[in-house]
Amino acid sequence: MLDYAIFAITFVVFLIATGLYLYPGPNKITTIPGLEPSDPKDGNLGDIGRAGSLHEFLLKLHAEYGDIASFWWGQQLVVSLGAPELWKQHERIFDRPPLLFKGFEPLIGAKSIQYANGLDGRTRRKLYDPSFGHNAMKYYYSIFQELGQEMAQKWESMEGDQHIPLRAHTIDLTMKAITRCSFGDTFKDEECLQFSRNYDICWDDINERTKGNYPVEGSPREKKFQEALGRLHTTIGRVAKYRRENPPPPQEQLFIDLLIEGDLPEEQVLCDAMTYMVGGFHTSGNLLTWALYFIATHKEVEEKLYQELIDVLGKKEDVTPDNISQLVYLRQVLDETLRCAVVGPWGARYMDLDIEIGGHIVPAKTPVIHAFGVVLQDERIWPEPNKFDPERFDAESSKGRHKLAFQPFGFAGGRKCPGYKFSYAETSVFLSILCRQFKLHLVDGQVVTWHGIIMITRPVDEIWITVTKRD
Ligand code: HEM
Repeated sequence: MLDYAIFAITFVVFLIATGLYLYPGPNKITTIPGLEPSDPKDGNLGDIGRAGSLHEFLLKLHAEYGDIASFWWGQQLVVSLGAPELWKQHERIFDRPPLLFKGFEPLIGAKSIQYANGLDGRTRRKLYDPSFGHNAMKYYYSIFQELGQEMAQKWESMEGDQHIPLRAHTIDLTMKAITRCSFGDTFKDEECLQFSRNYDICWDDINERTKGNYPVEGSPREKKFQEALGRLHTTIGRVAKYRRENPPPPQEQLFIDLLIEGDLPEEQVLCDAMTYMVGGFHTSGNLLTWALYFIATHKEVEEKLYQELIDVLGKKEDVTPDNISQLVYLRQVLDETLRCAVVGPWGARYMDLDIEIGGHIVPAKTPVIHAFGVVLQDERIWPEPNKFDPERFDAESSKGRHKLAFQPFGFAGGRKCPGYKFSYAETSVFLSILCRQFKLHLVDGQVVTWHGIIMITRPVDEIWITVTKRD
């Protein structure tokens, strides 16, 4: 009897030990090196807040744990891939893990394309993509030209000692560009300024939330956020209503008309209009800010760019879809700006199946980050990564570089940023106008720093410049 009891106890202990071995704690579900959760509920979210942004956190994570590394987003394991070789298996993956983008939901809404996966996401992309495709772009160049000239006139009136708030001006310019091209004249210029102010209120609040600082329900802060959001929605709603009631002829259809024509639920129209609006001006505005900042602070780049613009366009010719590809150095300046300033620092995907990446199993449904910013600053690919050097992108220097090493607009599953052609075209037109007419100077005494706030890297404080007119 005693023998039997000893056997039974030993057997039960063995079973428990085997169970523990096979099902280790929630933080042992992977062999991928990485951080243990700092907090049982929040995982490493506090560490991300302390690092300043997810991008800055990822830089440290990969420096410590290597090209594939893991951490905890609350109680969810997340894997980050910080080398282009590791992205290959995701080249055909479309679905995005909603969890990592949840922080934007109060701004862009739960029905935004940002959260649409599978057939729904693909159908929407098919419907919307033509408004940023090759044919639609041809029509936008004249709008960019007109807006760029307006800005040049404004700068001319401020020439000399007047300090120009660079970021405020570039954000205004890119906001006008996306609204005119996607929503038409119904979106008035004065509304752009209002929209920008309300947007800043919402964005700053969302930034606080990503650090774990949520507004108390009914508090003045929450009220301020909701009121600003309400004003953004009212503006978009008004434009959508007007276009619905006054449909343009088919050849003049814009993005907003495709949304309306798609017979989509009202809420989806509002969410996707907000998403494209936000995606369209904040990113390009910061790209333009950084490009002008780098040009102002690198005189040899400024002169080389000016020379190319004069050689290709002379003093008066416009940039068009036919001649833009001749502006090779201008493109190098933009690409090096995207690399150095890391305008869009990361993307993400997930899969329904386990997958092996870099010799490790990534469990099904695990959010996987594409750490674009980590790769764009990897000194194995880009020696002296903090140096602004557009020559890195000339044909000779680009030879042999991994094809995924430079992906500031994403690369996976046919879900690359829909606005990448738009961004290159508008910033090329604006730079071609401003850099042919002016020399730029950074106002002395400024320390310019950047912040990877949530998803978009922008200067912490305004950047002030002065301009002098060229002959
Ligand atoms: C410098 C400019 C820009 C950068 C760096 C940038 C970067 C990105 C990145 C990295 C993604 C994620 C792609 C992925 O998941 O693989 C994205 C998505 C997106 N971008 Fe951009 N973007 C820029 C400009 C624009 C513009 C001008 C628009 C508007 C036309 C836009 C609208 C969007 C939208 C709507 C999405 C989500 C698309 C979807 O869910 O399928 N972006 N962008």
